[in-house]
Amino acid sequence: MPLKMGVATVTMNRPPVNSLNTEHLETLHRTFIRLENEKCRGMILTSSSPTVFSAGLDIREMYKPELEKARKFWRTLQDMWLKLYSSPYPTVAAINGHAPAGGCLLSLSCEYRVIVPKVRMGLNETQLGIVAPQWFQDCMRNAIGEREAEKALIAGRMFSSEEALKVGLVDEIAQNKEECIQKAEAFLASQANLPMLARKTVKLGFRHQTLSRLLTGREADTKIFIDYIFQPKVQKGLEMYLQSLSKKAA
Ligand SMILES: CCCCC/C=C\C/C=C\CC/C=C/CC(=O)SCCNC(=O)CCNC(=O)[C@H](O)C(C)(C)COP(=O)(O)OP(=O)(O)OC[C@H]1O[C@@H](n2cnc3c(N)ncnc32)[C@H](O)[C@@H]1OP(=O)(O)O
Repeated sequence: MPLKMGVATVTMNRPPVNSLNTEHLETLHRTFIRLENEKCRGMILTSSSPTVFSAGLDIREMYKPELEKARKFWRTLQDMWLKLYSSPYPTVAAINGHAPAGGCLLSLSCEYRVIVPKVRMGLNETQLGIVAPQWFQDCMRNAIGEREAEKALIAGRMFSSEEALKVGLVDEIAQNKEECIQKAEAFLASQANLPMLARKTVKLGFRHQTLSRLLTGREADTKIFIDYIFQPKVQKGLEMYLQSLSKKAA
């Protein structure tokens, strides 16, 4: 996590696809706490993979899990997201590869998004027979508005880079990762002279409702997740999806 002029670049590096397991989520959570403690001036979130930003939640954490491990997994995801979404420093996602589901959530939790061409992002959960939790949905709604979010979430739509720009899911398209980082740095530079306290107060004002909804219902949210994924038909769906992903690799 290099810090240049108080700006940190956090590069996810969990090959092959930066899927988010408990350990990876804990690392991200610790990183966001550290950045806050170190009074970081801005953060760029990106990936070391040339093709994938993040494949979202690690499906193996949800397939035939032990109950306590599944609970810990979900609580760690909530912790990580609460820290990122409420960060006092400005945040940018440099989306240098595909960003389905939880990968899309990570980018939606940042304040500004730059994407490279020819990749896809979106909350595709419906297509997998699972449901994007309320706070995932809220993040999408906050970015693109009620009507577009409803259509996208019902269909589990994956947007191309160009479609994402058109609907407002991202702010800019860059030609490659290098330009993506340059544009992310330019956004952070544009924020640098704003009074930090005023800036973060306005940001939290906009995000307060979405954050409170999860904060006041964390246990209920965890129970919904557990009850949902332990259903036999959901487990069957996850098994088939995992098989289809590995068949593709074979
Ligand atoms: C309002 C009321 C709400 C009620 C809510 C109720 C319940 C909530 C319950 C559940 C919600 C759970 C939320 C989940 C959100 C998620 O994030 S689910 C994850 C969704 N992710 C995906 O669908 C992405 C799947 N992956 C891909 O599409 C592709 O891998 C890729 C990212 C486009 C990359 O393609 P590429 O060709 O480069 O790689 P491969 O496909 O060959 O994959 C390589 C390797 O990695 C494995 N893998 C890929 N993705 C995942 C993953 N997400 N988890 C685990 N493993 C993954 C893949 O299997 C390959 O493995 P190998 O065969 O062993 O090499």
